[in-house]
Amino acid sequence: MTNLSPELLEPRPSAGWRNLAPRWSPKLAVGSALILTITLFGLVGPLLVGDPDRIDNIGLTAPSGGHLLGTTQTGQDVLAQIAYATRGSLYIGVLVGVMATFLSALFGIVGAYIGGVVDEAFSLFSNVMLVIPGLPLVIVISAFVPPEQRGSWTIALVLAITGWAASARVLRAQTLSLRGRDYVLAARVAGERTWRVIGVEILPNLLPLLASQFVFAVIAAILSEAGLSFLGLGASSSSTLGTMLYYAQNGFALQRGAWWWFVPPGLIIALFGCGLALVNFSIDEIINPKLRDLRRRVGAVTRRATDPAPSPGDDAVLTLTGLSVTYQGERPVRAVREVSLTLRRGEILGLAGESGCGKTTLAYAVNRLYRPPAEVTAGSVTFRDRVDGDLDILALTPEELRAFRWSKLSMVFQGAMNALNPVLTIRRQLEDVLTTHRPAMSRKARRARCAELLALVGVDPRRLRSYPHELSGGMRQRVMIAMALLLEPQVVIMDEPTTALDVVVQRGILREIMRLRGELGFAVLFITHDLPLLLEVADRIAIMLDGQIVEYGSAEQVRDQPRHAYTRRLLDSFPSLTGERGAFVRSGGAP
Ligand SMILES: Nc1ncnc2c1ncn2[C@@H]1O[C@H](COP(=O)(O)OP(=O)(O)OP(=O)(O)O)[C@@H](O)[C@H]1O
Repeated sequence: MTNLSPELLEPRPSAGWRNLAPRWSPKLAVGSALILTITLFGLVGPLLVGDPDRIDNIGLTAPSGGHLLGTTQTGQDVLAQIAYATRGSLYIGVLVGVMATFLSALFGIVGAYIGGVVDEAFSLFSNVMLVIPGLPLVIVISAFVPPEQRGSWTIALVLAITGWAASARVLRAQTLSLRGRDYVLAARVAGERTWRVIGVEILPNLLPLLASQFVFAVIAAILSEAGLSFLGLGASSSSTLGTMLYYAQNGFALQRGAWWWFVPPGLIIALFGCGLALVNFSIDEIINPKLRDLRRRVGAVTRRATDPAPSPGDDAVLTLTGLSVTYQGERPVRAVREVSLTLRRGEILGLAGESGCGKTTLAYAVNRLYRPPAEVTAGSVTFRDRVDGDLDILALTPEELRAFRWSKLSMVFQGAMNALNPVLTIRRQLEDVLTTHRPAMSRKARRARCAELLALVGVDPRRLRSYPHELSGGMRQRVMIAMALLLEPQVVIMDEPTTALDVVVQRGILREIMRLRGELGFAVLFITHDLPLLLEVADRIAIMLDGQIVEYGSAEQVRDQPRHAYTRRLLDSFPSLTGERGAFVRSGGAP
């Protein structure tokens, strides 16, 4: 293992939520000022003004020294009424915002993540709620509730029940898209529980959406409540800006030119909505680190020298026997057909084949990551653990599987550089794996381990504080490899780990993998469609065609004496290979 300087191993203060502070912008400043002023007015105003119901014998007087905003028809002070009404409207707005956001998150996010019948049921319910016209339903429900029971909570409940469905649809669509992202898949493979995957991987990515849904729920609630009150169906026991407008309308304020009675409440509603909308613009910047300036400049990546690979041992660590996987459906697809392979301890076994031949399906079956309609129809996958002996992977319980994955067998996904969660720092994502699998590990030890692994894959440990978008594709790929090695697994499945990278970066990473394999002794199932690459790095190679293994032997054998016509075709389809096997990857020279 690499020895790092104590300075690098020292835990650094977490950037935490301070990093989420938005950059000052006029929009944010104006929006916050409007919201704060109106909220403060609603909170403190009622303490400073007099009784809003006190009737003076000076009906409908214009603003003056005695009554700053004039009086109503019955001589009540408009300023005092507005202070109480603002508080009432804010109360209902926030109540509805919280309830509607909770309902939409429950039916949209949870349903979509769990999937299956739960999603169908939640989705059906949301659709039914969506097609019921909101305002008439609110009017009907409110009309049925007796006026004496029509308090703020009742009105808020009615508005929340009729106002969450559209947001739930949006959140569901977004969650369905996030659910399939590589970093969510990676978290699941790393053994994280459902609530944690939703809370840590999915929810932060939905925060801008949730925040804007909340903001719009508040605005819609204040407006709807004003509309209901205007119709005489609002909260009868409390005063709101809507009830003020209702009384102004009933008192013919407009016809009598008493603008001070209806303009101020209308203006407060408009300004509050405007403030919320302006803050909403800034929310995306607060949540999405990509939109923020790079505050930290970190040093260049340290690249490390390479060592030649060790020779593999003979003992099997992973054995696939007659494994078959089928995608069930009207026309079942037999993606993997009776595959038998042995991965020896410490070796690199290459699996090559054209796109669609079943390589990824095979890898997912070995990891038990496949989902319906995929089904293992035959065969077995046996893992020979150094400590526990033979484990039948296909028979592991969910709890055993959670403990097994990542600590004994980990995976670097296809396009792994996109498998990092964009809103969490590298440190947080690496530490999450340790928190899940090594709960007893101290914070300091966790941090030291993450720094150590990052250095081991050739990335400066100071990068722990970076967000994924601050790293190059090659560095992200190295981070994913570090993550796969954190728990010192005995097997690492690498599914096209370098496909998206340019040839020089690819070479650097492959050298790193081979060196690490030498240092740490794990075995690699290396999946790619790039046969020449496998000839460079693999000890043995299996060629897959149409779900079956058609060629299986040492790299030299496959290169020099290919037995199957498809292998010969594959070899012929690449430019002729010259030079010693491994020269490209193992030499430090230019490609
Ligand atoms: N969800 C699915 N439903 C039905 N068929 C599927 C599904 N996923 C994959 N297949 C089919 O299974 C076969 C194997 O796909 P797989 O993704 O394993 O191939 P691959 O060799 O990994 O391809 P690539 O190199 O392009 O990733 C393909 O014919 C594909 O169309």
